Amino acid sequence: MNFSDIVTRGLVLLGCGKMGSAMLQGWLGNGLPPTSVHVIDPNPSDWLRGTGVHINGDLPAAPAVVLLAVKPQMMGAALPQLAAMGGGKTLFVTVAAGITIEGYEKLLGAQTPLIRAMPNTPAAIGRGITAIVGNGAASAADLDLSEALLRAVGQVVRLEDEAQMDAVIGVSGSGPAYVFHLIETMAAAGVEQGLSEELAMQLAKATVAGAGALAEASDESPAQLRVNVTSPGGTTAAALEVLMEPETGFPGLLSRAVAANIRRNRELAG
Ligand SMILES: NC(=O)C1=CN([C@@H]2O[C@H](COP(=O)(O)OP(=O)(O)OC[C@H]3O[C@@H](n4cnc5c(N)ncnc54)[C@H](OP(=O)(O)O)[C@@H]3O)[C@@H](O)[C@H]2O)C=CC1
Ligand SMILES: O=C(O)[C@@H]1CCC=N1
Repeated sequence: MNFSDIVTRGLVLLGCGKMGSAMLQGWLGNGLPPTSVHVIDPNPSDWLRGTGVHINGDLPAAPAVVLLAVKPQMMGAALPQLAAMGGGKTLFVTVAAGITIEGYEKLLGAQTPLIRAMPNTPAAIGRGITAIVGNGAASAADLDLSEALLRAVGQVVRLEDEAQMDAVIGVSGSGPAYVFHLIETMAAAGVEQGLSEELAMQLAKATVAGAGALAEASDESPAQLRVNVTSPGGTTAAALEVLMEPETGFPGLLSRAVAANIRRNRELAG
């Protein structure tokens, strides 16, 4: 990863909570010197204090990158202090849900290069996936730099159109929460059928992790992998009859969940 511009001019990270610290950990692990990073956060964690980055100090006037990782509800209060860095010299990258490119441009100006990105929490172990899309002022080099920064925590995909971002948040941005809930509910169903909590949780976690790894590694589609588990007239078929019911099963459930996610995302956009 070529971080030379960031090493020379610095990177400002606004907000170092779950996503900010996952990304910071990835950058430092990929060789970005901590002295290049300037974090703004009201309550720095012990981990953050131990990294050697600058915390809540003076900022470079024109850093290479400003990365915005505060909650969308905090953006209006937190971003204006950095607005003077807008205008063209500094690339802004935001991971916040909801707020659109147009929303940022109102404050920073349309001439400010801006990348909207949506990572997810498996970034904390380098297994995230992030979708990115740039504004009109973002150059190919800006997209490349953003991709390099986010590749430090997993895969990166580029969107053709910002309008796709709502669905991305609904599927992969928030998706880990759906999968964690699947693990919780699979384990609870096991406990209901007589397993100990510990054993049920071990079975559920290993099953979801193993199935995910197989889906990623296999040449077969998830649909075929499902068929491979399902003996005709067997036990899996009986369970899938419940889970694949169009309205009450996974299809209707996930469709309604993703639609609710998108509605909330649009509310956050204001
Ligand atoms: N969590 C997720 O799965 C994902 C989150 N995102 C996006 O990432 C962003 C951050 O989310 P997440 O990391 O989960 O949230 P967190 O609450 O964990 O992190 C936000 C951080 O910003 C700090 N903060 C609050 N106010 C300010 C301020 N004025 N200036 C600087 N820092 C401030 C918070 O401090 P304190 O806690 O003390 O208030 C906290 O450390 C959100 O916009 C979210 O939409 C995107 C993809 C996935
Ligand atoms: O729940 C949220 O709003 C954020 C965005 C994607 C994941 N978490």
